[in-house]
Amino acid sequence: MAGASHYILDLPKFDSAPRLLIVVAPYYKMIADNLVSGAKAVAEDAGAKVDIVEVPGALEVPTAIAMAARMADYDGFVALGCVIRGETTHYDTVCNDSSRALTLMGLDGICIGNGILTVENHMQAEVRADPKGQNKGGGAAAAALHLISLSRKWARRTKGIGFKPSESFRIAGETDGSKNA
Ligand SMILES: Nc1c(NC[C@H](O)[C@H](O)[C@H](O)CO)[nH]c(=O)[nH]c1=O
Ligand SMILES: CC(=O)[C@@H](O)COP(=O)(O)O
Repeated sequence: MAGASHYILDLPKFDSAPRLLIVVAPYYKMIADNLVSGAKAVAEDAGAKVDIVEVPGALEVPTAIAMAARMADYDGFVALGCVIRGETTHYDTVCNDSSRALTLMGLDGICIGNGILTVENHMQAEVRADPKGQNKGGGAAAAALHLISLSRKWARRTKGIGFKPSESFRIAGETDGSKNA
């Protein structure tokens, strides 16, 4: 990947095309467009099918992913956006709450690559969003693809039982059939 200064894993190979949803917050449109370009290029290199939806800001990205994880049929998700520090502490809220929510969903087994930039100024964002630069969008797509590959690897070992979402992700009223449900 152009511009990378760290070790990058080779993209996983898939027997069947993974279905990826890119959720992008175009709060800074040019930055978001570059992140999406980088993510799409990596996804297509891996043979993934890609859908894209937009939300207003980074705080809405995890919510959209949580909804899609329960209501749609994607193998993984790419979170894209850009948060630039302003005058108040709102920057900390947007950064911390969006990243924490994505991490918690990841710990619940949802395959998510986080490409939400958290930067001090627009220049820092430009360098990181540039597909020919640090290509953080491509990196986020690659992360999601690696997690999908692991999920499929271990699902095969559990004879297709796959991942059972935790209680927090069970739709209201749905039971798992246990007596205590
Ligand atoms: N300041 C930035 C925001 N702020 C908006 C929030 O993400 C959210 O949409 C709003 O609080 C309504 O819930 N969003 C970004 O993506 N980037 C920013 O720099
Ligand atoms: C990251 C933000 O929420 C920030 O852009 C908002 O700017 P401000 O802190 O000046 O209100």
